[in-house]
Amino acid sequence: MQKASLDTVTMLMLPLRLYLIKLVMDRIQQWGQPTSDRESLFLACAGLALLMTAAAFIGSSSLLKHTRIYEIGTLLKERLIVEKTASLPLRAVETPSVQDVRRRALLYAPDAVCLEGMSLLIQSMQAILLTGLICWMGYWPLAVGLLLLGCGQSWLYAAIGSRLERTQTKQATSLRLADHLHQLLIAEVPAKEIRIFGLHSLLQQRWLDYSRDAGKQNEQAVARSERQKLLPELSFSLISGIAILLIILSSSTNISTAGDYVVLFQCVTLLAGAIPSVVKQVGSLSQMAVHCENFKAYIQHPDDRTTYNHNQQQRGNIPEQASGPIGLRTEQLTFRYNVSPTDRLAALDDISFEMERGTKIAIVGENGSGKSTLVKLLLGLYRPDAGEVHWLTKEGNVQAGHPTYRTAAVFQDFNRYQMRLRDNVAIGDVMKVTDDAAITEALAKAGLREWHTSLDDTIGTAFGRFDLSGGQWQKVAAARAYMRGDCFLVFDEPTSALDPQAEREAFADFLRAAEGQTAILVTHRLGAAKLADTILVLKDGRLVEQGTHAQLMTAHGEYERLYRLQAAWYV
Ligand SMILES: Nc1ncnc2c1ncn2[C@@H]1O[C@H](COP(=O)(O)OP(=O)(O)OP(=O)(O)O)[C@@H](O)[C@H]1O
Repeated sequence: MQKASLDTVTMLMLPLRLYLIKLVMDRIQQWGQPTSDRESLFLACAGLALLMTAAAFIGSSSLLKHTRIYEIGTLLKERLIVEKTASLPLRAVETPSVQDVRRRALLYAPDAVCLEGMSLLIQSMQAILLTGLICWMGYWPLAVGLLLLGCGQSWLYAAIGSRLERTQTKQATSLRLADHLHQLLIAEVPAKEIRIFGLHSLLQQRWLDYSRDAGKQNEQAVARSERQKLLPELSFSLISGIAILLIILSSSTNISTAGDYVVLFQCVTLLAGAIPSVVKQVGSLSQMAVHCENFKAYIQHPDDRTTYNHNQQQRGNIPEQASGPIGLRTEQLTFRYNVSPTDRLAALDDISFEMERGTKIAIVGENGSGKSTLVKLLLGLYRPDAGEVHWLTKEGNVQAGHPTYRTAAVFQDFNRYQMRLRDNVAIGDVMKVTDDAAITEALAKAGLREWHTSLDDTIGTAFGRFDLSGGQWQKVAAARAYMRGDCFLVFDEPTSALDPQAEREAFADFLRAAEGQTAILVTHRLGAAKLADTILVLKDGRLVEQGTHAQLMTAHGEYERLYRLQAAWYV
């Protein structure tokens, strides 16, 4: 950054500097002669000193300006990436290849492009100015030759730069795996299991293998590009050396004084220095251009046009209305996950059911039967591959996820916000962040009737003074959902971290809090499921049974099998 500003100053002052150098040299040549002009010699020396001081001063003051450019550029880029991520469909956010593009998009540095571009412009102008001066002094074949050689080299560097960057892009998978393993090795949560199972060396070895694999490919690409640069660089140095030698040996009509000679010499050496620096900047700009392409690819990734963007509600684009509970209707719902570029896994197949407004559904089934996936479709977080999910409202049927209707959910992997306890709960209804009574009531509904802290204490050891247990965190997540008031409520395995007493209370709380609301409970506890109005039984992504507990028990199907298995376990 400092270099770019110094380059500007140097370039702008170059003609004056060369003129003063010529003056100094000419006056020194005339020293002792009757025509010698000591006064102008001293003035020229003082001028040169002043120029150097000014260059240093301007260079350091513009450092501040460039730091500002850096801050603005980085923040702007990151803000755009954050906003884009918020507008992407949830599936895209979860897709590794999209995550890779985002990772590489973050390498894009608009401030560096701006400064490097500025510097390139200045250096190129300086090279053109120097070429002009050398031509004017009668050495045009030399100047034009150096310039042409520089252009050829720039083209080569640009090609090498972008090829190198593309090679690095291809290592995305190895780098992703290496990053994941590195995170496992250093993060707080995995540390326990890694120690207990003695996994450190194994994971470290794998991390090193993936890193080395990516590093090796990178190293090979860098070595190849350096080899490709070697010959042009050597020939340029050789030709510059010959050019300087030619100047020393030859003479021109335009060179009459020692000053002219020194100026010519300076011009050639400066040009020989400026051209490689232009060439390198062209190379690094073409690498940056690939980062820019990644950034563009991420920003242009199709937005969430098919589902409602849940952020719109928060941004206030769509006025929120209290519209009472919703019902649900799904028609031949099918959903597949992309497990590889060619393979898709059918997680849900041909699911059809209807649920009246204000009722409670329990979704049960073995692990991997598709419960969480179905919930995401019902909430409008995923769009089905085939079929439809409708919300049945007082105002008519709308597509799932419509932002006018409030939803609240407690997922298995709920968030732990390192904020005040008050904020953690009030996220459910930000308008009530100062309403202590409402927050305390939501916490009580979730089973947190006593806690040893103030609502204003930050929780999470990273920023606060204390942390909560897993079960307490889960209760805070439930309180957040209760804080939301009248809404479509979804609990996806909300009691996994609770003790049996707390679990019973949590189910009772859930039923009480969901009174009059439409609510879905995903659970493996069939004892809790039997309290729901309807139970949906999933098996291998298909809805195999639905009905009340009594109906399903008499049907002697999958539900009865699961129920008896659990009952036998508890006897
Ligand atoms: N992000 C994903 N990418 C690819 N496949 C997935 C993804 N999430 C889930 N699956 C697959 O989809 C199927 C259904 O998963 P889902 O999480 O919906 O099951 P579940 O019934 O909620 O399971 P559990 O009871 O264990 O929570 C599983 O076979 C799972 O492997």
